This record gives sequence, C-alpha cells and structure tokens, in this order.
Amino acid sequence: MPVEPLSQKEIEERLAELPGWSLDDGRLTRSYRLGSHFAATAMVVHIAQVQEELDHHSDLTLGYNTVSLAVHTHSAGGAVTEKDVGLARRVEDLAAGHGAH
Ligand SMILES: C[C@H](O)[C@H](O)[C@H]1CNC2=NC(N)=NC(=O)C2=N1
Repeated sequence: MPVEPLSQKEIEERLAELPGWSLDDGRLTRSYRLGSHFAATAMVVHIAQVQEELDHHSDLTLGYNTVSLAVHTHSAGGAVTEKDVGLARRVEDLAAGHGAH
C-alpha cells in the first residue's frame, strides 16, 4: 500500500509530540548523547533491530558517544510520512533505556 507524504502542518503536529526531533533538509532528525562509545553502539544495534522489524530504515550514524538519525521515505519520493514518525516514536521509546539524552 502506498504511503502518502505528510503536509507541512501534519509534520509540525507530529514533531510537537517528539521533543528533540526536527525537520532538517526534508528529513526527520535527532541526535542522542550516551555515556560511552559502547552504550552508543548498543543503541545503534537496538535501533537496527527495530528498523528491520518495521522494514523502515534511517541513515543511522554512530559517533564516539553519539547516535544520530535522519529518516525520510524513499518509496514516497523522499517525503516525510507516517512511517518516519512511527520509527521516530519507536526510537524515543527505547532511548531512555539506553541512558540516551
Ligand atoms: C523492499 C523494502 O521494503 C523497502 O526497500 C523499504 C526498506 N526500508 C525503507 N526505508 C525507508 N526510509 N524508506 C523506504 O522507502 C524503505 N523501503
């Protein structure tokens, strides 16, 4: 089933419930800081598991003690869709358990 692009207003409404997330260059983005490189690496693996479950994947970047995501929907021509919002919500749900902020 095709997934529709969200309007600018819809994106703003979704972002209002996703503190720390923003729209950068047409993608939903957020960076997290963690207590160590190993903690950041574990969070990347956890996010990868969720992305496989959802069959929806961000550009996921591991730094020394940071994890950064940028996501849009390739199959919607690079627009932001509910799939991106759904992934962002799932990442928010797991972030606290990793001590990410
Ligand atoms: C075949 C597979 O379902 C698709 O390639 C999925 C995989 N992950 C994806 N991730 C993202 N961000 N956008 C997509 O359109 C997408 N499509």
